[in-house]
Amino acid sequence: MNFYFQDQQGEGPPLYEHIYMNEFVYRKHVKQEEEDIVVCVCQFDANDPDSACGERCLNVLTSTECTPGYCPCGVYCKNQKFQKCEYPILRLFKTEDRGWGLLAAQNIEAGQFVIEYCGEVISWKEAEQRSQLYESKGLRDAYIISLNGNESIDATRKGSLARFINHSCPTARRRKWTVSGEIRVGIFAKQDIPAGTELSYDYNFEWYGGAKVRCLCGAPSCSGFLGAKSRGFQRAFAGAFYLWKTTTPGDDPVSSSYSVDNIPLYDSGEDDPSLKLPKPPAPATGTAAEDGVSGSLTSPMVIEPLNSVRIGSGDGEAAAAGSRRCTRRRPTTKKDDDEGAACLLFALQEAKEEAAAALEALYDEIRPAIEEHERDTQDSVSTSVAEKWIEASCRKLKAEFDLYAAVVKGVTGNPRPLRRGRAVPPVTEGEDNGEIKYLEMSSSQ
Ligand SMILES: C[S@@+](CC[C@H](N)C(=O)[O-])C[C@H]1O[C@@H](n2cnc3c(N)ncnc32)[C@H](O)[C@@H]1O
Repeated sequence: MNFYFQDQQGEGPPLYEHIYMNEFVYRKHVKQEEEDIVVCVCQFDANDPDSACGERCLNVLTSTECTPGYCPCGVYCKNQKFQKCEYPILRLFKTEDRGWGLLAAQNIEAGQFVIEYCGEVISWKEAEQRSQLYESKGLRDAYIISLNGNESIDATRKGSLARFINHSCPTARRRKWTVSGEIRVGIFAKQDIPAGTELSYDYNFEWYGGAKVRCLCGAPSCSGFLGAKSRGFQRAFAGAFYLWKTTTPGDDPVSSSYSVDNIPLYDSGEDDPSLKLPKPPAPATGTAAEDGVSGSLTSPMVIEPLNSVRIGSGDGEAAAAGSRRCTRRRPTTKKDDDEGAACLLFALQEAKEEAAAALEALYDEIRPAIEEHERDTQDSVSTSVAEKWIEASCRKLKAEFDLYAAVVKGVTGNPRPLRRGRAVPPVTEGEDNGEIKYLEMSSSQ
């Protein structure tokens, strides 16, 4: 479907094809095997609106959408927002100086899914070639974003309304979700967004549109250029080497009156102060590290045994795990224990997101070397960076492992272990039916 919008002067944004999900250009969409479909253990309860795949759903906790036909909540499942395009009403409008933008046409709640950033899924190499082509054709606006370690989404020719979201102090942020085996990029509200507010997010972390676009967001803390806080931009201007081939020969962007020295490096953790890495473990009991939650990235990492993940009970473990959502002090009842378990799950989920963000940030450092060698490997980085990379990868794996182990343990209040592809009925005590058993984890340590 092609869309053409008109402003009052009868002008519209360049014609593009409107699509509702990503299109795969150089490869096919993965075909998910039945055994790879992760099925949650939620049960729809008409009296509890959150029961059908709300915040406690293990798929939601792992940023994975439920698969229609497999979710035990059937039509009540609330965790298929990408697949069902459950977007609030949004309106395209013409800004004064930044081309077109996107408005919230209704109130949007903090954390709400706003829209998917759809486009053509292409390789990095293709993304680089295309961005050079677009630049050479004089295309003013850039629509390529990163999808994963090897691929990008190009919404220049085909995309959703998300392609019109401008860069500014963010009202929204990008998050990656797994849907039917593929990663998809969603825009989520960072805070409550009143109707009539322009949507924006911070482009700085990943910027593919050239280093010379002067930012017109008007924020007092504005960094001057789009992408100016990215490491690539700073390196390019410091003269070390280019991250993106953004400047044309003869151009001297540094002669601009803008000083790049003063730009703080962008840290995705800045988006949400509550998502800072937990402090390094204190020697006292019940610290974040003892609970299996990652500590400081710069401290040596200790991979702890699974039984160090304490589940379900124990004073203050949730608070010690750094959860911002739970402040319970002394669990005494089963309900309290369930709450404690939920707190721990949230904390583990946060630790997993932290670790993923840290790894992504590190990848940003490594990317120039990879691109220079036109290879999707990390062979060409220095040993120290490689070590950091391994450490961050291990930390991410460990955080994922801890979270999934906690889920398998059954801390969601429905202690049925999961098998790939289906939920397993509860195992009766003493019964050995050859099925998967709960992992043995010490709950007191
Ligand atoms: C993803 S598009 C956003 C939609 C775009 N305004 C349009 O009309 O299609 C990104 C482009 O919008 C413009 N843009 C976005 N945010 C901006 C900002 N804060 N200051 C200046 N230009 C901006 C730049 O041209 C950038 O390449």
